[in-house]
Amino acid sequence: MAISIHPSIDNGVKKGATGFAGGTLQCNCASDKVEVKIDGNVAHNHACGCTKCWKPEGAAFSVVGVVPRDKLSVTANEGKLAVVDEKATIQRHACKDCGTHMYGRIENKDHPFFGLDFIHTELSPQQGWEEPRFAAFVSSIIEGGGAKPEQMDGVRARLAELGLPPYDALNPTLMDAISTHVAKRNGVL
Ligand SMILES: N[C@@H](CCC(=O)N[C@@H](CSCO)C(=O)NCC(=O)O)C(=O)O
Ligand SMILES: [Zn+2]
Ligand SMILES: [Zn+2]
Repeated sequence: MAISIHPSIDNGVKKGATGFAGGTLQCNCASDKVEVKIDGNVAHNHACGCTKCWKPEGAAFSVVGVVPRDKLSVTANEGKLAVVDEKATIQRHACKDCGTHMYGRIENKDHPFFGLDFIHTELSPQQGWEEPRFAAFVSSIIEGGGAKPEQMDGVRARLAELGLPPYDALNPTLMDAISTHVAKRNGVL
């Protein structure tokens, strides 16, 4: 059987709606759901194969994007949230009951992506979020047991077919943004 990339895109990537203004994210608990409000659309949405990003059961990739941290607020059951790994660059706030990652926050002010929170738009009942546009950390799915090395040609071909160019780190736009930040810090730009 072919590897599931992610249930929200296995049947094709549906384009987001122009002018989409945001919505809510809800955890997977049956009741007393954690709810997060996002004032605006997601950016840099992508499939991520890394071992740290939250993914639904059976999926090889997560789908994750960013929003400015001041556009995100927890609107219900915040007490159910806990940070998964305090040492990680991205502090992933997950529901203690269902395990769903509600948002990931970078607290290091020197990090190139400081000011951005990571979210999973599949947790939203609203339609129209900007669709994922590339795949990151593709080789990392081997680390998490999501694929055998010999399956990777097929995985990359499938991602390309879905319109998600596969990269083994982030895409060139984000890698250039990281290096630009470092160059400025180093005083060479
Ligand atoms: N091979 C590792 C890679 C993990 C990794 O570096 N993940 C990236 C991307 S997450 C969203 O795109 C990252 O920035 N991680 C920082 C963090 O997770 O705190 C693996 O698979 O574990
Ligand atoms: Zn929950
Ligand atoms: Zn990731």
